[in-house]
Amino acid sequence: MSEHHSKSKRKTGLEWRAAAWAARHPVLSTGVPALGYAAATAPEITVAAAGTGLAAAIAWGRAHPDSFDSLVMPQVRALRRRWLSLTYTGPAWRRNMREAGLVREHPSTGQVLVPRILRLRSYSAAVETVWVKLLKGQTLKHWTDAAEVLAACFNAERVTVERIAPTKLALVVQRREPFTYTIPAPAVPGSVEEVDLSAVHFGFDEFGREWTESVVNNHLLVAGASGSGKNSVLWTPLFSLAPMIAEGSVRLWLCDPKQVELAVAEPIAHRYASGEEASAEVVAEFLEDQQATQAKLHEQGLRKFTPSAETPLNILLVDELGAVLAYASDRMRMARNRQGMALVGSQGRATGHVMWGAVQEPTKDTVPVRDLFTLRVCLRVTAAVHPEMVLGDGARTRGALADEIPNIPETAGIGFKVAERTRTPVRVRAAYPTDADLEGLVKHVLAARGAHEEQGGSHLRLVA
Ligand SMILES: Nc1ncnc2c1ncn2[C@@H]1O[C@H](COP(=O)(O)OP(=O)(O)OP(=O)(O)O)[C@@H](O)[C@H]1O
Repeated sequence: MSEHHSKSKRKTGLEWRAAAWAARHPVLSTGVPALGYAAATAPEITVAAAGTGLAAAIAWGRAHPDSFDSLVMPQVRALRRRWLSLTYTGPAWRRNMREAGLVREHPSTGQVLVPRILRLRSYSAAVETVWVKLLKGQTLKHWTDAAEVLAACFNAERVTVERIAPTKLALVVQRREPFTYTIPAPAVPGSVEEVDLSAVHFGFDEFGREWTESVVNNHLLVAGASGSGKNSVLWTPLFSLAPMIAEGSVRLWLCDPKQVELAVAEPIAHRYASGEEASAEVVAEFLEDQQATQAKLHEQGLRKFTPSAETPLNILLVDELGAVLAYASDRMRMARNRQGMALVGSQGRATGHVMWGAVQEPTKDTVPVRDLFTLRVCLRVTAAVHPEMVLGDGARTRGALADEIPNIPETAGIGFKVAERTRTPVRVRAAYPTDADLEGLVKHVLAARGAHEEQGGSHLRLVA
């Protein structure tokens, strides 16, 4: 009660609000008048200085397009969006906030309170990030619930909401498709020393950052409708691993129940299975290998393995999980596969046994071991429930609109993953290895393996 009485019903004066605004935007509030003053008192000098600045910017842009695009363009785009667009400039922002139901009335003065923009960055012409200060009493949920309306108000394709501090959040506003080009397969590293298992290249994210993942500590699940580009997510990391595949410190166990997709990699695989029956055998063998390694590590008193030719990193790559876990005719065999993969999923990482699998229909019936996959990617899917199934509860509400990716060849390899720390969906695109790239990879590994064996052989002969 007393608090209510002590508050005045009158609003803060306009001049004080203007002063507060000027303090929050020092560059604009001092820069614009200064420029006006300069232009009025010494127009020639101002024009000359502006001309020199512009010429310097053009020269920079032409001489070093890369640094210009990464350092200058985000600022220029952000300035344009913030002060010239119809989304974030004062009245437009207030109207958008009102339409999304994100304004509040001050309890005593009745003044309409509008959440403030703290910062805006535009990493590419397709995506911008807007930091916003929450109003008192607002939670992340108010904003995630409003995400769809916000996208409509901003005239954007998608808005993702991410909490960055207790009272601050970031809106990722995707205006159009950030990936308008195919990402080429990565180069094969020159030596084993250049391979970093904790940061293997998969492609790029919507902010133009490299998309890398650890392959030692993760079981990888890729979900996507037919033709969504699942294979590119499974193939791309193999390029970065090539020197270790050649050396034998990474071993591929390939299951190709559909008998088409993986055949090209057979020559470099440690085990290769074509068809359901053979796939089941490989799953069983993989589990045996895992258990043998467990026993060996136990004997040596080790709790954790480090990948080497003696204790390699083993990757069980299953081209269509549905075919080994759910759709096959032999129920006993499927039950064994399910049990085997559950044991790999729950215990494999400690011994260097990880599984990578692709699936079209990510339901629990198709992939009962779904939750054991620690790294999940959701490409274009056919149902709005799929993104949640793959990426976790609430992923779609937070912006993983994988079911809205258009079903056209140009979107293949595009999808979402969630950031580990914040669980926020990030749009990513996998690189696309062509058939020729894959043949090149296989040839490269075989040649390097040949060279290894020759060296190993001569070394043995020397020792003898
Ligand atoms: N990462 C990518 N970037 C660009 N284009 C891609 C990418 N991945 C695949 N494509 C294109 O999309 C087509 C379909 O891909 P693909 O058949 O591998 O999809 P999938 O989901 O792996 O297949 P499946 O139909 O076997 O489930 C490819 O022929 C290729 O032209």
